Amino acid sequence: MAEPLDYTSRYAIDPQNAAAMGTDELRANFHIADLFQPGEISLTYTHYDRMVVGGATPTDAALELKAVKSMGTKSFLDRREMIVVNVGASGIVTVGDEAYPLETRDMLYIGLGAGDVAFTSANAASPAKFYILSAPAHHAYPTRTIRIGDAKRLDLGSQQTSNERSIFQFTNSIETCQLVAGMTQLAPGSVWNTMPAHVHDRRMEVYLYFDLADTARVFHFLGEPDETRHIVMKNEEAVLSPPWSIHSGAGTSNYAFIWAMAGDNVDYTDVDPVAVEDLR
Ligand SMILES: O=C[C@H](O)[C@@H](O)CC(=O)C(=O)O
Ligand SMILES: [Zn+2]
Repeated sequence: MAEPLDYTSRYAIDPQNAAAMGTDELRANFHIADLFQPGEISLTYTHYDRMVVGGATPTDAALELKAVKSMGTKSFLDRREMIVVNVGASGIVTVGDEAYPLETRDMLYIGLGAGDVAFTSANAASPAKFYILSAPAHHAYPTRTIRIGDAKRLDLGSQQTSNERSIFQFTNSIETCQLVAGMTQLAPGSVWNTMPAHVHDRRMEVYLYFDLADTARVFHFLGEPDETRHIVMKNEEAVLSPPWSIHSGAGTSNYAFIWAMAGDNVDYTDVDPVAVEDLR
Protein backbone atom coordinates (compact mmCIF):
# COMPACT_ATOMS: atom_id res chain seq x y z
CA MET A 1 0.00 0.00 0.00
CA ALA A 2 1.24 3.50 -0.79
CA GLU A 3 2.49 5.77 2.00
CA PRO A 4 -0.68 7.23 3.56
CA LEU A 5 -1.39 10.95 3.32
CA ASP A 6 -2.03 12.95 6.47
CA TYR A 7 -5.70 13.68 6.85
CA THR A 8 -8.28 14.76 9.39
CA SER A 9 -11.54 13.00 10.23
CA ARG A 10 -14.84 14.70 11.00
CA TYR A 11 -17.50 12.64 12.72
CA ALA A 12 -21.21 13.13 12.14
CA ILE A 13 -22.84 15.47 14.68
CA ASP A 14 -26.52 15.31 15.60
CA PRO A 15 -28.71 18.44 15.82
CA GLN A 16 -29.04 18.41 19.63
CA ASN A 17 -25.28 18.36 20.18
CA ALA A 18 -24.72 20.99 17.52
CA ALA A 19 -27.25 23.31 19.20
CA ALA A 20 -25.24 23.17 22.45
CA MET A 21 -21.95 24.19 20.80
CA GLY A 22 -20.13 27.47 21.17
CA THR A 23 -18.01 29.11 18.50
CA ASP A 24 -14.84 27.00 18.91
CA GLU A 25 -16.72 23.72 18.98
CA LEU A 26 -18.81 24.65 15.95
CA ARG A 27 -15.64 25.52 14.06
CA ALA A 28 -13.83 22.34 15.15
CA ASN A 29 -16.69 20.21 13.86
CA PHE A 30 -17.92 21.99 10.74
CA HIS A 31 -15.29 24.45 9.51
CA ILE A 32 -12.36 23.40 7.28
CA ALA A 33 -9.39 25.77 6.92
CA ASP A 34 -5.93 25.55 5.29
CA LEU A 35 -7.12 23.64 2.23
CA PHE A 36 -4.60 25.24 -0.13
CA GLN A 37 -1.08 25.01 1.29
CA PRO A 38 1.66 25.37 -1.37
CA GLY A 39 3.21 21.98 -2.20
CA GLU A 40 0.61 20.04 -0.20
CA ILE A 41 -2.54 17.99 -0.39
CA SER A 42 -4.94 18.54 2.50
CA LEU A 43 -7.75 16.02 3.04
CA THR A 44 -10.67 15.82 5.45
CA TYR A 45 -12.50 12.49 5.65
CA THR A 46 -16.05 13.19 6.81
CA HIS A 47 -18.59 10.72 8.16
CA TYR A 48 -21.38 12.59 6.36
CA ASP A 49 -22.00 10.18 3.48
CA ARG A 50 -18.21 9.53 3.67
CA MET A 51 -17.60 12.66 1.64
CA VAL A 52 -13.90 13.56 1.40
CA VAL A 53 -13.12 17.27 1.09
CA GLY A 54 -9.64 18.44 0.15
CA GLY A 55 -7.29 20.77 -1.61
CA ALA A 56 -4.15 20.22 -3.69
CA THR A 57 -1.76 23.09 -4.43
CA PRO A 58 1.13 21.77 -6.52
CA THR A 59 4.17 24.02 -6.97
CA ASP A 60 7.41 22.65 -8.51
CA ALA A 61 6.54 18.98 -8.28
CA ALA A 62 3.44 16.95 -9.08
CA LEU A 63 1.36 15.91 -6.06
CA GLU A 64 0.04 12.34 -6.01
CA LEU A 65 -3.30 11.57 -4.45
CA LYS A 66 -3.12 8.48 -2.27
CA ALA A 67 -5.76 6.52 -0.40
CA VAL A 68 -6.12 7.35 3.29
CA LYS A 69 -6.43 4.73 6.03
CA SER A 70 -10.15 5.36 6.59
CA MET A 71 -10.83 4.17 3.03
CA GLY A 72 -9.10 0.82 3.54
CA THR A 73 -8.37 0.51 -0.18
CA LYS A 74 -5.13 0.33 -2.15
CA SER A 75 -5.73 3.45 -4.18
CA PHE A 76 -8.01 6.45 -3.81
CA LEU A 77 -10.50 5.65 -6.58
CA ASP A 78 -10.81 1.89 -5.97
CA ARG A 79 -14.31 2.37 -4.53
CA ARG A 80 -14.85 6.11 -5.06
CA GLU A 81 -15.71 8.79 -7.57
CA MET A 82 -14.29 12.28 -7.42
CA ILE A 83 -14.74 15.85 -8.54
CA VAL A 84 -11.91 18.37 -8.89
CA VAL A 85 -12.58 22.09 -9.38
CA ASN A 86 -9.65 24.41 -10.07
CA VAL A 87 -10.00 27.67 -8.12
CA GLY A 88 -6.41 28.79 -8.86
CA ALA A 89 -4.30 29.35 -12.00
CA SER A 90 -3.85 26.83 -14.86
CA GLY A 91 -3.04 23.26 -13.95
CA ILE A 92 -3.27 19.65 -15.05
CA VAL A 93 -4.92 16.68 -13.39
CA THR A 94 -3.45 13.35 -14.50
CA VAL A 95 -5.71 10.30 -14.24
CA GLY A 96 -3.90 7.08 -15.16
CA ASP A 97 -2.08 8.02 -18.40
CA GLU A 98 -4.45 10.83 -19.38
CA ALA A 99 -3.75 14.51 -18.73
CA TYR A 100 -6.71 16.85 -18.18
CA PRO A 101 -5.81 20.58 -18.27
CA LEU A 102 -8.07 22.72 -16.09
CA GLU A 103 -8.31 26.51 -16.17
CA THR A 104 -9.73 28.43 -13.25
CA ARG A 105 -13.30 27.35 -12.39
CA ASP A 106 -13.19 24.29 -14.67
CA MET A 107 -14.31 20.98 -13.21
CA LEU A 108 -13.21 17.39 -13.77
CA TYR A 109 -15.36 14.39 -12.88
CA ILE A 110 -13.29 11.24 -12.31
CA GLY A 111 -15.10 7.91 -12.24
CA LEU A 112 -14.69 4.84 -10.06
CA GLY A 113 -11.42 2.97 -10.66
CA ALA A 114 -10.15 5.48 -13.24
CA GLY A 115 -6.53 5.13 -12.05
CA ASP A 116 -3.98 7.07 -10.06
CA VAL A 117 -4.55 10.81 -9.76
CA ALA A 118 -1.83 13.49 -9.69
CA PHE A 119 -1.92 17.27 -9.72
CA THR A 120 0.45 19.71 -11.50
CA SER A 121 0.53 23.50 -11.80
CA ALA A 122 1.35 25.12 -15.16
CA ASN A 123 3.42 27.74 -13.28
CA ALA A 124 4.81 27.04 -9.80
CA ALA A 125 4.88 30.76 -8.95
CA SER A 126 1.15 31.04 -9.64
CA PRO A 127 -0.16 27.60 -8.69
CA ALA A 128 -3.36 25.85 -9.53
CA LYS A 129 -5.61 25.22 -6.53
CA PHE A 130 -7.51 22.00 -6.96
CA TYR A 131 -10.55 21.62 -4.71
CA ILE A 132 -11.26 17.91 -4.20
CA LEU A 133 -14.58 16.20 -3.41
CA SER A 134 -15.03 12.44 -3.30
CA ALA A 135 -17.79 10.01 -2.32
CA PRO A 136 -18.14 6.22 -2.39
CA ALA A 137 -19.23 4.86 -5.79
CA HIS A 138 -20.27 1.46 -7.09
CA HIS A 139 -20.46 2.08 -10.82
CA ALA A 140 -17.80 3.47 -13.18
CA TYR A 141 -19.02 6.51 -15.11
CA PRO A 142 -16.66 8.11 -17.65
CA THR A 143 -14.19 10.79 -16.61
CA ARG A 144 -15.30 14.13 -18.07
CA THR A 145 -14.19 17.76 -18.07
CA ILE A 146 -16.95 20.35 -17.62
CA ARG A 147 -15.64 23.86 -18.27
CA ILE A 148 -17.34 26.69 -16.42
CA GLY A 149 -18.69 27.94 -19.77
CA ASP A 150 -20.32 24.56 -20.42
CA ALA A 151 -22.07 24.28 -17.04
CA LYS A 152 -25.85 24.72 -16.95
CA ARG A 153 -26.52 28.25 -15.74
CA LEU A 154 -29.47 29.31 -13.58
CA ASP A 155 -29.94 32.99 -12.70
CA LEU A 156 -31.68 33.38 -9.35
CA GLY A 157 -32.60 36.08 -6.81
CA SER A 158 -32.76 39.83 -7.27
CA GLN A 159 -30.86 42.98 -6.41
CA GLN A 160 -33.79 44.10 -4.21
CA THR A 161 -33.31 41.12 -1.90
CA SER A 162 -29.47 41.25 -2.10
CA ASN A 163 -29.34 37.69 -3.48
CA GLU A 164 -28.84 38.13 -7.23
CA ARG A 165 -26.67 35.20 -8.24
CA SER A 166 -25.86 32.70 -10.99
CA ILE A 167 -25.67 28.99 -10.35
CA PHE A 168 -23.44 26.90 -12.62
CA GLN A 169 -24.36 23.22 -12.44
CA PHE A 170 -21.34 21.04 -13.19
CA THR A 171 -22.96 17.63 -12.96
CA ASN A 172 -26.18 18.38 -14.81
CA SER A 173 -25.06 16.88 -18.14
CA ILE A 174 -23.06 13.92 -16.86
CA GLU A 175 -23.78 10.78 -14.88
CA THR A 176 -22.39 10.35 -11.39
CA CYS A 177 -23.14 7.89 -8.61
CA GLN A 178 -23.60 10.33 -5.72
CA LEU A 179 -21.82 13.60 -6.41
CA VAL A 180 -23.80 16.69 -7.39
CA ALA A 181 -21.77 19.90 -7.63
CA GLY A 182 -21.67 23.39 -9.01
CA MET A 183 -20.52 26.93 -8.48
CA THR A 184 -22.55 29.96 -7.43
CA GLN A 185 -21.44 33.50 -8.24
CA LEU A 186 -22.97 36.44 -6.35
CA ALA A 187 -23.53 39.62 -8.38
CA PRO A 188 -21.77 42.79 -7.18
CA GLY A 189 -23.82 44.25 -4.33
CA SER A 190 -25.55 40.94 -3.57
CA VAL A 191 -24.49 39.08 -0.43
CA TRP A 192 -27.03 36.35 0.37
CA ASN A 193 -26.77 32.79 -0.90
CA THR A 194 -29.54 30.27 -0.52
CA MET A 195 -32.00 32.65 1.11
CA PRO A 196 -34.78 31.49 1.31
CA ALA A 197 -32.90 28.48 2.73
CA HIS A 198 -33.61 24.77 2.45
CA VAL A 199 -32.67 21.42 3.91
CA HIS A 200 -32.31 18.01 2.21
CA ASP A 201 -32.02 15.24 4.77
CA ARG A 202 -31.16 12.79 1.98
CA ARG A 203 -27.96 14.60 1.01
CA MET A 204 -25.16 16.23 2.95
CA GLU A 205 -23.58 19.35 1.46
CA VAL A 206 -20.27 21.16 1.66
CA TYR A 207 -19.44 24.72 0.59
CA LEU A 208 -16.08 26.23 -0.37
CA TYR A 209 -16.24 30.03 -0.27
CA PHE A 210 -13.74 31.80 -2.55
CA ASP A 211 -13.06 35.00 -4.49
CA LEU A 212 -13.29 37.00 -1.24
CA ALA A 213 -10.89 39.83 -0.39
CA ASP A 214 -8.59 39.12 2.59
CA THR A 215 -10.63 41.43 4.80
CA ALA A 216 -14.07 40.19 3.65
CA ARG A 217 -16.04 37.51 5.52
CA VAL A 218 -19.13 35.42 4.92
CA PHE A 219 -21.40 34.67 7.87
CA HIS A 220 -22.40 31.11 7.08
CA PHE A 221 -25.61 29.88 8.71
CA LEU A 222 -26.14 26.30 9.80
CA GLY A 223 -28.39 24.39 12.16
CA GLU A 224 -31.96 23.20 12.11
CA PRO A 225 -34.24 25.90 10.67
CA ASP A 226 -35.63 26.79 14.12
CA GLU A 227 -32.22 26.65 15.87
CA THR A 228 -29.64 28.41 13.70
CA ARG A 229 -25.98 29.14 14.42
CA HIS A 230 -23.30 30.85 12.33
CA ILE A 231 -19.65 30.37 11.40
CA VAL A 232 -17.55 33.27 10.12
CA MET A 233 -15.76 32.21 6.92
CA LYS A 234 -12.82 33.75 5.10
CA ASN A 235 -11.52 33.22 1.59
CA GLU A 236 -10.95 29.60 0.47
CA GLU A 237 -12.42 27.99 3.55
CA ALA A 238 -14.98 25.17 3.51
CA VAL A 239 -17.91 24.37 5.78
CA LEU A 240 -19.76 21.08 6.24
CA SER A 241 -23.54 21.01 6.17
CA PRO A 242 -25.07 18.00 7.90
CA PRO A 243 -28.18 16.66 6.15
CA TRP A 244 -30.46 18.18 8.82
CA SER A 245 -28.97 21.67 8.51
CA ILE A 246 -29.71 24.75 6.50
CA HIS A 247 -26.70 26.12 4.57
CA SER A 248 -26.89 29.77 3.68
CA GLY A 249 -24.62 32.76 3.99
CA ALA A 250 -24.42 36.54 3.97
CA GLY A 251 -21.13 38.21 3.03
CA THR A 252 -19.59 41.56 3.74
CA SER A 253 -19.18 41.68 -0.07
CA ASN A 254 -20.12 39.47 -2.98
CA TYR A 255 -18.22 36.20 -3.43
CA ALA A 256 -18.36 32.81 -5.15
CA PHE A 257 -18.64 29.32 -3.74
CA ILE A 258 -18.46 25.71 -4.83
CA TRP A 259 -21.30 23.58 -3.45
CA ALA A 260 -21.27 19.81 -3.52
CA MET A 261 -23.56 17.12 -2.22
CA ALA A 262 -23.60 13.35 -1.73
CA GLY A 263 -26.32 11.06 -0.47
CA ASP A 264 -29.43 9.22 -1.53
CA ASN A 265 -30.37 10.96 -4.75
CA VAL A 266 -28.76 13.25 -7.34
CA ASP A 267 -31.81 15.45 -7.90
CA TYR A 268 -30.69 19.07 -7.43
CA THR A 269 -34.30 20.24 -7.26
CA ASP A 270 -35.27 17.83 -4.46
CA VAL A 271 -35.00 20.20 -1.50
CA ASP A 272 -37.34 21.08 1.37
CA PRO A 273 -37.67 24.88 1.33
CA VAL A 274 -37.78 26.82 4.61
CA ALA A 275 -39.76 30.06 4.71
CA VAL A 276 -37.77 33.03 6.01
CA GLU A 277 -40.52 33.57 8.62
CA ASP A 278 -39.87 30.08 10.06
CA LEU A 279 -36.18 30.66 10.78
CA ARG A 280 -35.13 31.13 14.39
O1 LIG B 1 -28.76 22.30 -2.72
C1 LIG B 1 -28.28 23.27 -3.42
C2 LIG B 1 -27.29 24.14 -2.82
O2 LIG B 1 -27.60 24.44 -1.49
C3 LIG B 1 -26.84 25.35 -3.63
O3 LIG B 1 -26.89 25.09 -4.98
C4 LIG B 1 -27.67 26.60 -3.35
C5 LIG B 1 -27.04 27.81 -3.95
O4 LIG B 1 -25.96 27.78 -4.48
C6 LIG B 1 -27.78 29.08 -3.85
O5 LIG B 1 -29.02 29.05 -3.79
O6 LIG B 1 -27.13 30.13 -3.86
ZN1 LIG C 1 -28.61 22.57 -0.45
